[in-house]
Amino acid sequence: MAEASNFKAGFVSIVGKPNVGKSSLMNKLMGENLSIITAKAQTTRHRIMGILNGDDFQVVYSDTPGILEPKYSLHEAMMSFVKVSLEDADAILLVVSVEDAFDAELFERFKHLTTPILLVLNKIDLIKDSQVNEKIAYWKNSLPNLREVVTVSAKTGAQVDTLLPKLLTLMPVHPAYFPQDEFTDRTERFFAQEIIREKIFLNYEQEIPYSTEVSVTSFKEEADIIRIAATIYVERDSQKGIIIGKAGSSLKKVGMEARKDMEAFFAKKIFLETHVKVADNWRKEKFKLRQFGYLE
Ligand SMILES: Nc1nc2c(ncn2[C@@H]2O[C@H](COP(=O)(O)OP(=O)(O)OP(=O)(O)O)[C@@H](O)[C@H]2O)c(=O)[nH]1
Repeated sequence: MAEASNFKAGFVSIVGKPNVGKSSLMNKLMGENLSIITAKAQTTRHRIMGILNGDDFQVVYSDTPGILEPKYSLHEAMMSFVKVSLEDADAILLVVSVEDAFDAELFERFKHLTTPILLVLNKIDLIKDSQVNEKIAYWKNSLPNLREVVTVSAKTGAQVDTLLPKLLTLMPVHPAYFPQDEFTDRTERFFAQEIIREKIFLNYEQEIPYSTEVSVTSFKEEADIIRIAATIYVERDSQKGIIIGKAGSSLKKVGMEARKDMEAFFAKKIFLETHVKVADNWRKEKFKLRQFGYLE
């Protein structure tokens, strides 16, 4: 153990537009699948902390929802999570994809921040090695307060390990914020919900994933099994039928896929029971957002 006086601890906010690979990056930095990942934008709805503990450091990463123009109350809540995470941050990982062009509106939000910013140029597996320097040059002057452009592939993991040493130079000397055997601020129920939500994003198209919320109503751990009951909420009655599918086939598939991932995540046998209910217009109604944990 290092001397307490050398111990470093701090918060690192992972931010960027939807679908650039923030959750993939957080998972690689943590070596754990804490955040759900799908090819659809706006998968992440909450700020999710991943706590990386070392002998002489604790880095608290925050995966955040993709930055967008809010269209309804859920979006507003999502953007407030991004804002709070930026306020807390000792360092910011601003993630862009190699496929993106400079977005003046997005970068305007970061221009005046005093917190050190590393621009993480992600998805380098999609371009040739010979194009990398050109891309770095393109992004190098995108912000006056940018420390560095770091290239990674959050999908393959390439060069992700270059980030931690750079971040540690930016972390203040500070005692640990969380007990050192904890790796997230989220509960087991939350991860069960997120795993079901991921399967809904993967199995349904168009508005269905965005209209869906999952709530774990019961989580009972026994000696050799965890019994989980979850309710899947949709916004309209017609969506209920789509979620359930012909003779229950779609819901059964979601349940089976979720159970398999939960068994890997919790390292235990899982019994999963799902119900589908309608919560009219939940994305726009403050009291429902509060009930689902999006508002204080
Ligand atoms: N080729 C490639 N794909 C990637 C990489 N990183 C992420 N992806 C893919 O990009 C998509 C979005 O990844 P996420 O990690 O969910 O992105 P996000 O920024 O958290 O997305 P939101 O939740 O919408 O904010 C998924 O299909 C990932 O597999 C990468 O380095 N290379």
